[in-house]
Amino acid sequence: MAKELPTVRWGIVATGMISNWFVSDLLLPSWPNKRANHIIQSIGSSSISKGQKFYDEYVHPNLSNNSGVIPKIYASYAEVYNDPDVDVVYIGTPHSFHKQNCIDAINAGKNVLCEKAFTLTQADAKEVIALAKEKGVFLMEAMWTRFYPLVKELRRLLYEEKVIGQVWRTFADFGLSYDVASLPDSSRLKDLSMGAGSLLDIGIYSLTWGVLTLEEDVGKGENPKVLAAQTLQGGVETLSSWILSYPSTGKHGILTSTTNVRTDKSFARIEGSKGVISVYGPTSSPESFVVKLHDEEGEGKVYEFEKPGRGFYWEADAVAVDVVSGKKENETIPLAETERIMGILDEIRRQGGARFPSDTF
Ligand SMILES: NC(=O)C1=CN([C@@H]2O[C@H](COP(=O)(O)OP(=O)(O)OC[C@H]3O[C@@H](n4cnc5c(N)ncnc54)[C@H](OP(=O)(O)O)[C@@H]3O)[C@@H](O)[C@H]2O)C=CC1
Ligand SMILES: O=C1OC[C@@H](O)[C@H](O)[C@H]1O
Repeated sequence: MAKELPTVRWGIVATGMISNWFVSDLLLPSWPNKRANHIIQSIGSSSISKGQKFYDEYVHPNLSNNSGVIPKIYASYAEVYNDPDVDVVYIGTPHSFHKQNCIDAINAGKNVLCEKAFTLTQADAKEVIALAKEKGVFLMEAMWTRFYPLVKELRRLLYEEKVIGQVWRTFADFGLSYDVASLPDSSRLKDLSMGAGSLLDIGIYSLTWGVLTLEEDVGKGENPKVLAAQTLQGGVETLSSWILSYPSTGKHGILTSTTNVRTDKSFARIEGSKGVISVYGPTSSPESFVVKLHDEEGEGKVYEFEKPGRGFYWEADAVAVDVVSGKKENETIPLAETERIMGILDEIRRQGGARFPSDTF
């Protein structure tokens, strides 16, 4: 008899864009390498009408994939944290609320998957992580890209097969084109108290590509030095550029993000002694890569990956497998790694000049 997949019941906190993307993916009939079943158990919003609208638009059309469960809709997040039928709380609020949302969910004894950027600062991340450890609940940053089969295969080729030899440099960019000044003042992309700026929103992906491709044992070796510059427009950071340098190996990551220019389809290039790997697709949700060796004729070998929906189910599967087996953190993005990433983001802002009102540095 086939082994049953683990199942988790999700409590969704907030009904904005990312919660829509996450829930829509979990309600797909299947996906490649599926490892778990997911149930949308409850939805918490600022109002019942908003929660109901979210349900009507994104849950109801695919309710047949929700194991017969009709989710409860709450006009508060607290009711999600206190719902005894919820196994894991998914936090999809703007960055600045993650800390308090996590603290409240953890204090209610819940396991948590929290969107990126995990918090505004490393100090905040440390507080949340310490609380989760104290309460013995599972906690993970929703850096979904790390869970893509494409990323796992790319790392295998880089560090097990060593296809491009010694890796020396990675260039990675995430750019979106929008006019920050024309956004409403309440937008999370403009309001500094909500962590506005390209860095925490999308630069975090360029940083992720840097560490995933330059570090053989991600987060466990030497921590890179940072050299950063930023441009602020109307107080909001719109361009960030930074170099990660690893003194012991000499490797460099040349990493960028901006809200002024859209990234080309080819968003990353990893250069080694024997060849180059170019990665294509949105920086957060890559679609393919090409390995081109210096001593081979032709355009290189293309690797393409199937992806129904957007690809959030792979991180959700990882959470389910861990939670059901009693783990408190995930090995693809352990809590120390989340803390380290927040520290690098702090350092880029410290050097570059982007500041949030709550900053203490
Ligand atoms: N992994 C990924 O690919 C993506 C991740 N994200 C991350 O998700 C988070 C949310 O982003 P996104 O969904 O685009 O944001 P939205 O503005 O679309 O939604 C945020 C939701 O948070 C709730 N909220 C609570 N307090 C506030 C407040 N003061 N102002 C605005 N909203 C509030 C609201 O839900 P309600 O009224 O129901 O309570 C709102 O709809 C961010 O941290 C972002 O980095 C975003 C996009 C993609
Ligand atoms: O995480 C993200 O990835 C995709 C972007 O469109 C979005 O703004 C960002 O939050």
